[in-house]
Amino acid sequence: MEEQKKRSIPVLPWMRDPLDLTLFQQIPLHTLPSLHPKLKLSLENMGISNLFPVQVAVWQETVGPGKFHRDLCVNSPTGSGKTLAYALPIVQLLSTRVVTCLRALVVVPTRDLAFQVKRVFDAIASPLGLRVGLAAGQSSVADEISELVYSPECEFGISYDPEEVAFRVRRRLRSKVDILVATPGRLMDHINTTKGFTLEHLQYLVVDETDRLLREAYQSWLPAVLESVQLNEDNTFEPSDSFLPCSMGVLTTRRRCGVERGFKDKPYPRLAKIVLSATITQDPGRLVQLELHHPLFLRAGPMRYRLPENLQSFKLICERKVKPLYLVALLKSLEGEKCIIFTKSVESTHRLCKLLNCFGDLQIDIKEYSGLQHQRVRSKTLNNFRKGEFQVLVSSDAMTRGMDVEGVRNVINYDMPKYVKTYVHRAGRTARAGHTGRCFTLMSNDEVRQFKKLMQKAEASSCPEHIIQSSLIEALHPTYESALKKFKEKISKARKKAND
Ligand SMILES: Nc1ncnc2c1ncn2[C@@H]1O[C@H](COP(=O)(O)OP(=O)(O)OP(=O)(O)O)[C@@H](O)[C@H]1O
Repeated sequence: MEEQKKRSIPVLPWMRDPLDLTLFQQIPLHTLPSLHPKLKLSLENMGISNLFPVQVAVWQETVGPGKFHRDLCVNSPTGSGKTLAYALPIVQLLSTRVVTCLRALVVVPTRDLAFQVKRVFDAIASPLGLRVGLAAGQSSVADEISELVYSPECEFGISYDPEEVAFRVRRRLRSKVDILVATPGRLMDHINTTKGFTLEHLQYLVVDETDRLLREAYQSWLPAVLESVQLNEDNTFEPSDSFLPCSMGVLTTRRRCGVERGFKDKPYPRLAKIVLSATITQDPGRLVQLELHHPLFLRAGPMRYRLPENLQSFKLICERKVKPLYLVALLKSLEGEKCIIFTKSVESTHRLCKLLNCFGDLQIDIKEYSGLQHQRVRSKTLNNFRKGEFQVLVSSDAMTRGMDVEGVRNVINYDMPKYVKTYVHRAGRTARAGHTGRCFTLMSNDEVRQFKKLMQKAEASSCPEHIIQSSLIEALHPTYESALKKFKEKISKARKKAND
């Protein structure tokens, strides 16, 4: 019956025949055919000497023999290196451009993730003279605009020569960046209101964390992007072109050709796309919005959800009312290792962080990261966590998608995730790039069955119980009681202050 139900879920035909990423091996940089020497050097400066399997596969389908004839849909585990998998080919393919225009757009769901992706592009694109922009609301709209498009005020002196004015108007529309990393909200602001911001030269579109971005439509950013690009699809791109401007200074963008499979039709210009996630949606209704061209599905193994190879998962069973006590005992046993604790909501994150900070003798610096905070505070906290200024971050699910913090050895699910996708993204903050990591999930006895089911979906064959010595729990009881008292006092003081 269950099997029948599974089979009846409609899947798009191209998803039934994926290219298996587990068949690809890591390869040393020097064996990668046609890798630009400056790109190789940048990667070496980043401490990278091999390409990960997903990076090899995407390279082959874009720069390599596949020549980007098909759009790519990549489903690869957290921490497997998806960012460089798309950044490398895009930078290599744009390395021959002569004039700066906005040719590649990368859309990500959150601002902190946008910063992170931009840093990766900066490291590899700048040595090739490519400029990377950020549209994620990191600064005022005016400052952001001045970073993205040439300002007419700077370029316009008084001129009465109509030809010169026309030339300047065209120049005015030029972008300052070749590659833009954007969140949907700010992207829409620029599409709708920024003079001179245009997607007419766009050749590559990347949608990172695709399932999240498709689920939350964000003012219909996707149709808006596709529409702005389609308006100008009047030329075709051949890989040998070197993006020369025509003599009058008007830029014509030559896009890649698309031909419908099985039809001897005229080729048509298209925007080449890469969409990615560790938990890609299979919902045809959602995927169809991406208007993928003859898509190639790249997936790591047969299962829809896959956890990092070097991740160990544990369950920690305890009664609900003593969960904080078990958490403190666990933190103590981790001896100051870098750790992220996930809760079910922004309110729980705030409360838990406050409570943990009432444990006077814990001697672990603990900070909060949640959607309740101002973005500036959040980004600062994240930076300090990256620098190792404190060891434990309590977070809501704002942190789950894509964030890469070096040295996180443990993830703790203080509240058990409801969905396997959430487990995959939370747990995936550790055991990244081949490193080892552990994920502990606290649960009560009545949640054990539900957790088992969830783990089966993630192909996790074993999830042993993590036992905390009862003597440790008993020893912590008095501290817990006084922490609780302190916490309640703090809360009532805060309430009183708010009512005054
Ligand atoms: N070839 C490589 N060699 C060594 N480290 C690498 C390589 N490629 C990427 N990394 C590192 O691996 C880590 C994870 O990469 P990345 O953030 O791109 O993963 P991801 O697959 O996008 O994960 P998520 O699904 O969580 O977003 C980063 O710290 C990155 O610097």
